[in-house]
Amino acid sequence: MPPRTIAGRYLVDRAVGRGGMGTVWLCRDEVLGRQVAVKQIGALPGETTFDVARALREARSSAALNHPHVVAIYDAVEDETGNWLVMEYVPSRTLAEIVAEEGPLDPVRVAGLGAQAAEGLAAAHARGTVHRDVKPSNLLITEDDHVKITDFGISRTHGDVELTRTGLVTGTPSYLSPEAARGESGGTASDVWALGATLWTAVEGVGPYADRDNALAVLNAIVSEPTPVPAHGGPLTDHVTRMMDHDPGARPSMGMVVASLQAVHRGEAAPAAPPEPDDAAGHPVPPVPPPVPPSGPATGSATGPATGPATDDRRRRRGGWLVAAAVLLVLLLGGVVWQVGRDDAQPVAGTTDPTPAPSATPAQTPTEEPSPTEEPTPTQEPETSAPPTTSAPPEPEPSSPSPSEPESESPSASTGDAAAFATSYYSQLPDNLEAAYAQLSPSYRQSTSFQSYAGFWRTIDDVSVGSTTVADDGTTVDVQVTYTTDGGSQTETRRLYLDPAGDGFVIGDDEAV
Ligand SMILES: Nc1ncnc2c1ncn2[C@@H]1O[C@H](COP(=O)(O)OP(=O)(O)OP(=O)(O)O)[C@@H](O)[C@H]1O
Repeated sequence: MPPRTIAGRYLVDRAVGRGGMGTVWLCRDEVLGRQVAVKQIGALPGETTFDVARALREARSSAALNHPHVVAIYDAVEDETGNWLVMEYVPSRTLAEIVAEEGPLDPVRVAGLGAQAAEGLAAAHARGTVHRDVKPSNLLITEDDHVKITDFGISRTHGDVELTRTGLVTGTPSYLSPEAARGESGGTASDVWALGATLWTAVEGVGPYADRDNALAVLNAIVSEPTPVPAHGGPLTDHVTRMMDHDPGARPSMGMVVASLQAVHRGEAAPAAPPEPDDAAGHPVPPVPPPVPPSGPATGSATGPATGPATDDRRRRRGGWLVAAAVLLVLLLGGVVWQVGRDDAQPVAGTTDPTPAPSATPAQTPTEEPSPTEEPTPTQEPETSAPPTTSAPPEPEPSSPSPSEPESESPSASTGDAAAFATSYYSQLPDNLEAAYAQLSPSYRQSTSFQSYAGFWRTIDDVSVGSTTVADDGTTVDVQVTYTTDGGSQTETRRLYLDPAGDGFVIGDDEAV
């Protein structure tokens, strides 16, 4: 029985598809008068506010991506029936559906489709976002073969490998990289593997491990067997095999994949280049993809600034929590592989602790809980322009920070007292959102709207600060933060990078450590 309206704003027209989380509805946004696709998230048994908040945060990470090959996230709303993700509606079939209907596809066509997906992923990688669930059913393909990649991160708890709160493992982890299946890190190179496996499926008509009859056998094969070579890959064969190299460092970056798949699509010899040097985390550093043509209204993010690919260190750090979240997943999967070694029976229940720590940063890419009638705007500022706890002068506009001058006055701390500043920042949360948000630097606020920031913190009932450690530079502070929700309490260490401002600080960036 379909809901008639969702969150009082999205009038349901019809179902457009069904996934692991349930039905995706085609709706009409009564405020903006456009079609949208709406799907429920966080409806799995045992999921807590943390799970939902994390899913929404990850959706936000793609919302900040305004890219022609990424499905835009417009909104994340809550009503009495649950949490809903509001997306750009893409009249399309998924690659999985196309392969099911048409059988194996021509490799040159697949190269064209893969190049588009790789462009979207490369843009995400350049800003520190890892998809983590690239697979044929997450590539939406229009009538004229335009590709849009969907489900950034949100399918981590509802995707191919389904990890429930009881530790039950279901589904088939066909597109998981060996390092992820082994319990090591799953960074950008894992997306390269997964896209390679997706292209493999497109040219063969079945997945690379489709002959295994259960999830644990697939995991075992991914980890311990040589990558299967596609028999019908034609000019794509070498590229797919390289993308599925067991050594993540030997795989091309997503930017390289774009270039080589485009070359195959054009019928040219692919550019031969070695993998880029590894970054500190041991993953190939993605080159910044070429500038993305501005997308039309249908692809624009209505809830986050369209920042485009960011290359500076801070932006990379802002995405670091995503990698940390991925590590939590792979640790869980490590438990699965451990089970394979001990017991071939499947599925396996109850041996892993699927409760992840809150690795996401409240102040990085928080969730959004706009009111149902609220029209999303790219950078909605709090109505209160000056924090109630401060007598600081007005801040400069976020859009015009001067790199040589303090970005804003500190609301509550003195220079040299970084620890006190950090403690005072968290002491305002989650109640005094405007004041806390004002303590982010203008550039930080430019990349994270108040709407998004508040959306996250409204999912938190209480925050307490444990130990604080200030580094020698006097502006880097590690803070032990405990978040409490109705789902319980979780603690993590956040590293705040402070910028001097006036006689105090603002938070220029932060990350989970
Ligand atoms: N933005 C969209 N526009 C149009 N149709 C969509 C959109 N998103 C999803 N769909 C349709 O809804 C179906 C289900 O999507 P959903 O993302 O829930 O599931 P999935 O990715 O197939 O599975 P899982 O949730 O297990 O990852 C898709 O197969 C697609 O046909």
